[in-house]
Amino acid sequence: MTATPLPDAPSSLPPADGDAPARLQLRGITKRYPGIVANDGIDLRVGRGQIHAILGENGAGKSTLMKIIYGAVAPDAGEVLFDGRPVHIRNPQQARQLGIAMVFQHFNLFETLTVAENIWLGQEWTMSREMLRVNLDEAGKLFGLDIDLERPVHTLSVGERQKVEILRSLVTHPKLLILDEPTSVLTPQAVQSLFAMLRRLAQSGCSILYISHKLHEIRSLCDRCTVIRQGKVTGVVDPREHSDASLARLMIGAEPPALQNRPGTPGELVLQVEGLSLPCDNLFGTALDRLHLQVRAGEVVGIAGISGNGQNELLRALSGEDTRAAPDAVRLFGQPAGRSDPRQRRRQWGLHFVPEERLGRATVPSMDLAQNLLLTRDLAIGRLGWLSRRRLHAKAAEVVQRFRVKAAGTHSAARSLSGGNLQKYIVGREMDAGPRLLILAQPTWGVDVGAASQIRAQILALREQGCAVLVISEELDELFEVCDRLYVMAKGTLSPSLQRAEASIEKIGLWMSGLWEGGPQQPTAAGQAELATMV
Ligand SMILES: Nc1ncnc2c1ncn2[C@@H]1O[C@H](COP(=O)(O)OP(=O)(O)OP(=O)(O)O)[C@@H](O)[C@H]1O
Repeated sequence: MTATPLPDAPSSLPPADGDAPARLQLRGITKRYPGIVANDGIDLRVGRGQIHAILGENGAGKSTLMKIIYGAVAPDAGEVLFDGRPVHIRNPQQARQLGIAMVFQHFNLFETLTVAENIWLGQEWTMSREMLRVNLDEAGKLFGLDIDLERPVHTLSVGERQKVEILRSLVTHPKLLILDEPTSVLTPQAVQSLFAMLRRLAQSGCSILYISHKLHEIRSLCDRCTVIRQGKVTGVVDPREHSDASLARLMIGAEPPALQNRPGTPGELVLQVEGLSLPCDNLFGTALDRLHLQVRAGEVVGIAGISGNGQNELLRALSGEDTRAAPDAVRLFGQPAGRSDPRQRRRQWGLHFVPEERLGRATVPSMDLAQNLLLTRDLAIGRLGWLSRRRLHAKAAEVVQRFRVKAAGTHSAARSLSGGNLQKYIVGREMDAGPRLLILAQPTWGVDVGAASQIRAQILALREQGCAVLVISEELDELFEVCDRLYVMAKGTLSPSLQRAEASIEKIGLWMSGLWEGGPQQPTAAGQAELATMV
């Protein structure tokens, strides 16, 4: 369908399931936080077996609405009906008793416990651990969510943790499953098996509320879509009948600007990784095996690959969180840096870093936005060690404004920000520091289409200013959009580098399985043909 201007008022699509009582109906849901109306009189109807998308820009109020349905947040006003009956869902336990399960955007897992123990702790009923294990094995296999139940959670990649969260809700056989951006860190193949599983689940009568910023996913999976902007419903549409442009207009009031990526001229060698090998420092990590990597000034280099193939270990060695590397294995501006800590790398060579975990690693959740600046910036600390709060808040306010972060103020705790807004703040904090080398892991994870295009434009602007940028991402489209060169990571090794013009989705897809010449996996003729049809 061509993009036509859409009215601001909600459209009135008839319910897909006729007069049958809806699985879930919301009337006039309102929730206020200091300085912000997160939900402003929201109406929503989800039919039985319907896969219903909730779409909206960062901070639009989607997660708040889902938390209200799940009983984790109490609304200030409004009514909730479940299977036609009015209900007051006071807490998540009550929601689960009704048959509502939720997979949150931020993981709720105990780091030191195993996968099985984490899932066990989330269950209400008295089921033996052995039974739970059998159920989990079955659910994991049925839905393609294979994962070792004995692994401690702290050893899992973000993608693997997300699988645990999904598995945990599936074993409860829910009537309504809420998924808040479940595919942000899943591979394309894992997304396809998740969708197949969700379709099967919907056919069995389970309704699904699906939050995502990925418009093509919503179009391929969902039969209804409610769009929210600034806490209000702006439309209820059939997403299959809408273009990206028309959905983006409903969501952010405009289409995101197209990126201008002109090839640059790379300058001096900024980061050089030479034969970096590191053994695992935990039982389930990935050992790094003779990595070679170069990033020059004025160049954006990407690392594609399925998370859990050594990206985390490489990032830790590059950022200085892991200083076990030989000094010469990581060189910054030609100098040995393998044993330097993050502070040294930041001060001496201008290395800034955006990790993929927003809460806990990139920010301290309970600290406010201004205080969180101090984690990587010492601009507000005077010569005698005094801290200027005024300067700190002024700088935080500048980042908030420049990167259009939606927050009540610089005194807001990091954890009170919506996921996408916190990501914009973290990326903004590091970009604003004037880095000479910026390393970003999953830079647009959970970020809406408008903000994602803003972050990518800022990456290109940094490159124009001569900054060397390394982007680690599972989103191939993103890498193709911003990178000059690409590597692929598989099984702790790195592929040779490819100019963007030489890279195709098919080739990168094969390389993601380690299938490059001399890579960790050598293709058989039959295997290569099969893989080629998968990508
Ligand atoms: N506990 C809280 N305290 C204060 N403000 C909050 C709290 N939770 C949410 N908010 C605010 O309410 C607004 C809506 O947040 P919400 O997380 O619902 O947005 P969202 O649409 O899910 O965004 P995203 O796509 O970025 O996840 C935001 O401005 C957020 O800062």
